[in-house]
Order: sequence, then structure tokens, then C-alpha cells
Amino acid sequence: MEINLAKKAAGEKAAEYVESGMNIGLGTGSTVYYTILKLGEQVKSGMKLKAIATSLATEKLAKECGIPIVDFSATQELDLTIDGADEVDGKWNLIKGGGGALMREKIVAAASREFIVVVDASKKVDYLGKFPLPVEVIPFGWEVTLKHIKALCRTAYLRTKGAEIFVTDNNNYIVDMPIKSIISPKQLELQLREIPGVAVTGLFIGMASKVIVGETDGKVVEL
Ligand SMILES: O=C(CO)[C@H](O)[C@H](O)COP(=O)(O)O
Repeated sequence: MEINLAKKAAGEKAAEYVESGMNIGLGTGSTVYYTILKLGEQVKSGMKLKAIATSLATEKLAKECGIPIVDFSATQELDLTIDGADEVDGKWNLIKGGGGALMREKIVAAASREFIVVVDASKKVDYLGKFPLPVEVIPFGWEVTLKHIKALCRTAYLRTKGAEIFVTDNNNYIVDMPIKSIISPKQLELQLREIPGVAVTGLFIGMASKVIVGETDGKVVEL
């Protein structure tokens, strides 16, 4: 599929920024998947890396690729994190969490000196919000947390997987907010953070240091 060509182009380009000896963060999703495969090849060729994974799925994939996985007891500062996004606006603000890994993704990105975002061109938007904004909430009292979130977005809903509630790697739940157009991401972030029970939002504001966009013809544009 052409979209996979775009994801592969962006994901592999980002691997070029990784140097031997680095401590890196590895994101989650189908675009950074290609970064991880490429880094696996580089490790097999002798590159020395230590990586912190943003999800159990990424940890499994990285280990299969031979990339050494550590946790924050080994290092609290990362040289670089590479991760995907569900939307990127013109100021490089992001919506993340489509795959449900937003909490660990935010912790890892915030611990990194550089944060490279890899996306296909369909993720670029003028205003964030077409993609429903994921908000991780703790299970206790999720009904009342959802009620508070609905005051900001009446169509917000609890994420499910089949007939079950979707559970994150942190044993939390996710509320998705189909807002359509987020005029002030910062203000929304502050409003959501004030709600008891909200663990983290999928708004990543002012965190990206580079955005690599893959096109369906396999070319990349670096922003
Ligand atoms: O935030 C994420 C997971 O929580 C992903 O980075 C985001 O969903 C993008 O994924 P993909 O590269 O598969 O489109």
C-alpha cells in the first residue's frame, strides 16, 4: 500500500539521526515500526544503543530486532526519541495516543533532548482535532471523569476493544474526544489536566524538535 511506503520512508529516514552510543526512546505505531527495523539492522552491524520503549508492543519488537532495552533506572536522560503521531499542526503540536501508548510516549519524549516525529503526509493538519483526542484516565470513577470531559466535548466516549473496555499498558482507560477543531491546544490541555482522574492527554505541545513527513511516492520532507 502507498501509505506504507510513506510511513517506511519517514520511519527509515529518522534512523539516520541515531548515532552509536546513544540512549534513545522508541515510540509506538506503524510508522516508527520501520525506524525500529532499521535500527535493528544498524545494531546487527555494530551500533551500540540503549533504548527505552514506549509500549509493551514496542519493547517486544525491539527485542526481536536485537535492540537492547533498558528502563529509567539505567538512565533518566535520553539523547533522542523517535515516535509517530496521529496529527501534526503547523506549529508541530501533536495529537498522539491513537495506539493507546500516550502516557509512556509523553514521559519518554519529555525525558529526551531531541524528539523526532515521523508521519505520513495525511497526518498534517491546520488545526488539531479531526482525529479524536485520546485522554488516559484512571479506572476508579471513570464514569464521573467522563462526565467532566463531556462538559468540554459532549461526544467524548470511553474507548473499547470489541466488547471490552480498552486497557492501556498502565492498566488505565482511554476517553476519546472527537472535537473536530482545537483552536487553543494549550488551553484545552490545562482544562483537561484540572479534571480529577485524568492521567495524561494526547496533546503534545511544543515537544517536537523535528518532523519527518513521508510521501506516498517514497520521498521525505523534513520540517
Ligand atoms: O500515538 C501513537 C500510539 O499511541 C502513535 O504514535 C500514533 O497513533 C501514530 O501511529 P501510526 O504511526 O501507526 O499512524
